[in-house]
Amino acid sequence: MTREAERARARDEAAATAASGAVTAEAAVPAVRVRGLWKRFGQQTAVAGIDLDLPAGRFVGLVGPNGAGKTTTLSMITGLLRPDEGTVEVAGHDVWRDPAEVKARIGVLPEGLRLFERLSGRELLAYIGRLRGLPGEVTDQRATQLLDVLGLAGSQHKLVVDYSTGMRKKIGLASALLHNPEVLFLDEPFEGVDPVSAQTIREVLEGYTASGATVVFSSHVMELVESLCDWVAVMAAGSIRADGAVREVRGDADSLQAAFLELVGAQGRSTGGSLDWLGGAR
Ligand SMILES: Nc1ncnc2c1ncn2[C@@H]1O[C@H](COP(=O)(O)OP(=O)(O)OP(=O)(O)O)[C@@H](O)[C@H]1O
Repeated sequence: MTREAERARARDEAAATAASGAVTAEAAVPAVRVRGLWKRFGQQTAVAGIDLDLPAGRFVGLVGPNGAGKTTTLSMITGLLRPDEGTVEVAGHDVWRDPAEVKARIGVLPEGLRLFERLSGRELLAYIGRLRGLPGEVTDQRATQLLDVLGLAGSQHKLVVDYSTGMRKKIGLASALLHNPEVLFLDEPFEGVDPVSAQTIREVLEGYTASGATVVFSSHVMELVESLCDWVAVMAAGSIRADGAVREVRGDADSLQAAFLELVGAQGRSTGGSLDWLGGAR
């Protein structure tokens, strides 16, 4: 059975089970299950014993102020950074005991992505396809479609070293999507991307989650998270302050941004007049 057919069947089963009232769709195997996750760098606690369940088939936003621990958390969830303590499961597989199973099911666009600079965009995708064990013709066909949809067809023979920031993000996204992963993790996917490309990426990701896949992405842009995500986890100082459906986390607040400021304790923070020299008489 193809991955798409498996997803469709899983979605239908979850819907049927939910309809029968036995368990809710959320009770199915979560896309990500984190328990007691800790990471310290010397005296600095980056992630302070978090528990988190992210349901499958959702568009999930991980938000938090600078230094909240988002990148550290995503790195531990995707097997790029070993936790000090705790467990992570992706689609029911333990990331550290069963890394091959997990890596076959996930796509990752990490922060500060390192690419093979001396390959062209097209060659990079061909290489990733081989690493992922895809048949050559499947890689070719998917690469052509991804390059086209992401507006990189005209630059496919250019070396990656000559790509702009946004183009690098897009070829990184194409690399992460090539093997049609079950769960896609993106660290700040829209940073440095122009509005037209951002809209394209958005449409690609919306179509992908509509097929039953899960996207987990970190962002500082609350309007984006509110408009794109149906599930959100708010981090601050290494802890999860709230998580759940966006409307639940927003609660009675006017916007997710307002709820976020309340949750991270930044409501009403001002410069306290300490920058009164700025823009004043010279
Ligand atoms: N390799 C490292 N060595 C030392 N400290 C680190 C390291 N990586 C992260 N930290 C610290 O851990 C904390 C969490 O960092 P992290 O990058 O996970 O935050 P973030 O939420 O992704 O921030 P931002 O939104 O600014 O990218 C910060 O205080 C950071 O300085």
